[in-house]
Amino acid sequence: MKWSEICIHTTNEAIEPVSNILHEAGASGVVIEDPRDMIKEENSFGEIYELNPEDYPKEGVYVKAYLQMNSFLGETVDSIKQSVTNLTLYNIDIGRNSVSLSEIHEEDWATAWKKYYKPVKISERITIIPTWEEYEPVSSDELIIEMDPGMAFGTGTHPTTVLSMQALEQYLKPEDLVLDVGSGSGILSVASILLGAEHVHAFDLDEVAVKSTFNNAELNHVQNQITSTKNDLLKGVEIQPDLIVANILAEIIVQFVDDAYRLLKDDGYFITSGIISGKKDLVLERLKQAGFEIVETNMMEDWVLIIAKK
Ligand SMILES: C[S@@+](CC[C@H](N)C(=O)[O-])C[C@H]1O[C@@H](n2cnc3c(N)ncnc32)[C@H](O)[C@@H]1O
Repeated sequence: MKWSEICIHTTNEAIEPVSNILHEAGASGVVIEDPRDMIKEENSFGEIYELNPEDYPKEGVYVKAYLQMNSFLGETVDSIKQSVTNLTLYNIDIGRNSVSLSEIHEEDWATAWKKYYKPVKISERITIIPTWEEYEPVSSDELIIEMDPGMAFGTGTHPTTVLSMQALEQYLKPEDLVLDVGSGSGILSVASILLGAEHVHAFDLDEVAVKSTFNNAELNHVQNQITSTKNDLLKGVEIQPDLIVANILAEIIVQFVDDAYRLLKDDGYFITSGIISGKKDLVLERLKQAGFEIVETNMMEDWVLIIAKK
């Protein structure tokens, strides 16, 4: 999984609303580059260093964030641009409003994003903490997921992942057998086990994701309950689960709705996320056609999650 840096050239006045828009779009952290900060600074080792003037605009500020380069990126960037432009409706001066995207190289990545990935409470019970952070649980029934997503999708902050975890919290029953289709970092697999599932079979087409799911299962001491395998959707799978969760794009979900229906036990749930709002009806129709009953749909920003029952 590659990462992309989005840089928005805007005004001081717009820093906060633009940062909010980036957070809501799933960015784990936002960096502000304001030329007024360009004085000599002292780092934690007491060394004085000078910030590079080339990193700063002559007027206004750069607001930067990191976004995962996945199949959602185009839609995410379009929706960020639209939301920033809409700030003018509230009489906020957005200045030049130029938006640029650049790829982050793997070697710069580890240091760049570790600075901005912080513990985040995702749902009623689940909090995700990056593996390098110290964290004290706030309550005794809080479930902590330690994550080192590496280059795989799934820091837990993307709206589609948040919606999926909230649905798992609501619909997963103790001792369920779960299939996680498109497991990425394995975050939904780990969440399923912590929520009481007996075993999760995680599948992904990308080798990096298969490894990342395995590593994160180990990190959370649930490796005996998660099997991570390279597989194209549910092709060739013959396991009969109580619940299937899949956070992939609408166009991909519709390809394996029939397999999901055939494999699920009676009354089993199919939780599908990663559906951009314009494609909601496409997935709903396909699910109904396969025989599913639609139990609930939830939305966060432009993303939709559907819970269907066999
Ligand atoms: C949006 S990510 C979701 C990751 C994680 N489950 C989450 O919710 O954060 C979608 C994942 O689906 C995987 N994927 C895409 N097409 C696939 C396919 N045909 N079969 C299996 N996995 C696939 C991608 O490699 C990616 O890791």
